[in-house]
Amino acid sequence: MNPPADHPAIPARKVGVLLINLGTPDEADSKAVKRYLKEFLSDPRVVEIPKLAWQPILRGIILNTRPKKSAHAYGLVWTDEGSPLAKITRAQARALQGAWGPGVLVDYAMRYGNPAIARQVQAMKDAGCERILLAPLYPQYCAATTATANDKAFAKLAQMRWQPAVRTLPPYHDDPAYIGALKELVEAELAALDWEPDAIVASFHGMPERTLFKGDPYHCHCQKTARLLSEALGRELLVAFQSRFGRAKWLGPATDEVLAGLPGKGVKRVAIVAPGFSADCIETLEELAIRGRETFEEAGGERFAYLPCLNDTAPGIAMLRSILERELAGWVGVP
Ligand SMILES: C=CC1=C(C)c2cc3[nH]c(cc4nc(cc5[nH]c(cc1n2)c(C)c5CCC(=O)O)C(CCC(=O)O)=C4C)c(C)c3C=C
Ligand SMILES: [Fe+2]
Ligand SMILES: [Fe+2]
Repeated sequence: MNPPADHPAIPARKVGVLLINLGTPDEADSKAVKRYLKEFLSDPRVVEIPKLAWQPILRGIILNTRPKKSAHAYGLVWTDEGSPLAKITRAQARALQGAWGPGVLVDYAMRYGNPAIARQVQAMKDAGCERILLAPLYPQYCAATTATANDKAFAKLAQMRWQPAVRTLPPYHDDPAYIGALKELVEAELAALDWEPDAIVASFHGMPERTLFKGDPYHCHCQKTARLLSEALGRELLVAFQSRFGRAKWLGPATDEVLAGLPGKGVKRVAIVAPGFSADCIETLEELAIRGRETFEEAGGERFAYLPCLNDTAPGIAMLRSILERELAGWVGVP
């Protein structure tokens, strides 16, 4: 459609869409994992303990013990194309490339590790992007994930004399496109089983409980996602929080404790889904699909299914396209 004569078309300008996820080690060995954990766990948005108190614990204890354990866990799920998180995030960017024509470049970055956010923002600027949509792929907003990803991009922009214009993707925990895609995938995965689960657990990554009292909306966003998904599926979901870290009290109930308790309550067949992860990663493939299964079976469970994340599946990519497109309105010729 031609624009009205008194309202000329905006000249086409190059746009960058930067998908951002958490990050992952470059290799599944202790050295690479140590480098990654050092960067990750030194982020004051992640560990909110004063630097002078935290750094000696991190350097003196955690970085001398955890890398070996975590490297073993990464080794169990590593692929020919690197860690599952890196492989899937790359595939998501590839699947979206060209979705809005040649003027919109789609790429990805990691908050910790590679490819670094600063490098990718610079690459988009060098490629002629005058506008960038930063898209942290966390459905539920959390200062330790969404905010720190945006902070890192803004820190890069702060060094530029001529900045591109920037928008950020808001949380999408209650977006009908997201809930609809989860419903479609969960139903397809359940239909592929030759048994019916007695219960479905929705496991979200945990957070220290104090972040809730400090006003982080993460816990509420997780609960809302679970309620909407439960309504869409027409069945109950048990909400749990995984991946406890450190000594502070974390959000509960803990996924491992829920799984260990279910068989004793007569729930012998369980399916578990992780709606807060936009891509499968060590936390889902090792912690849930391997260790979660062991926990459940050792407690007397008989059937266990881990249902994969949206990843680069057709419903997952259609969902990303829809939520990104809304943020691109006015920047590119989307209807
Ligand atoms: C999806 C949201 C996530 C939140 C919220 C989150 C908070 C959070 N995480 C840690 C500590 C660790 N997380 C680790 C891995 C990891 N975490 C997320 C996502 C969230 N984290 C993802 C996607 C991954 C996977 C990375 C991968 O390479 O596959 C790890 C590393 C693995 C391990 O050693 O267990 C740690 C450590 C804290 C402390 C925290 C909140 C304050
Ligand atoms: Fe984490
Ligand atoms: Fe974990």
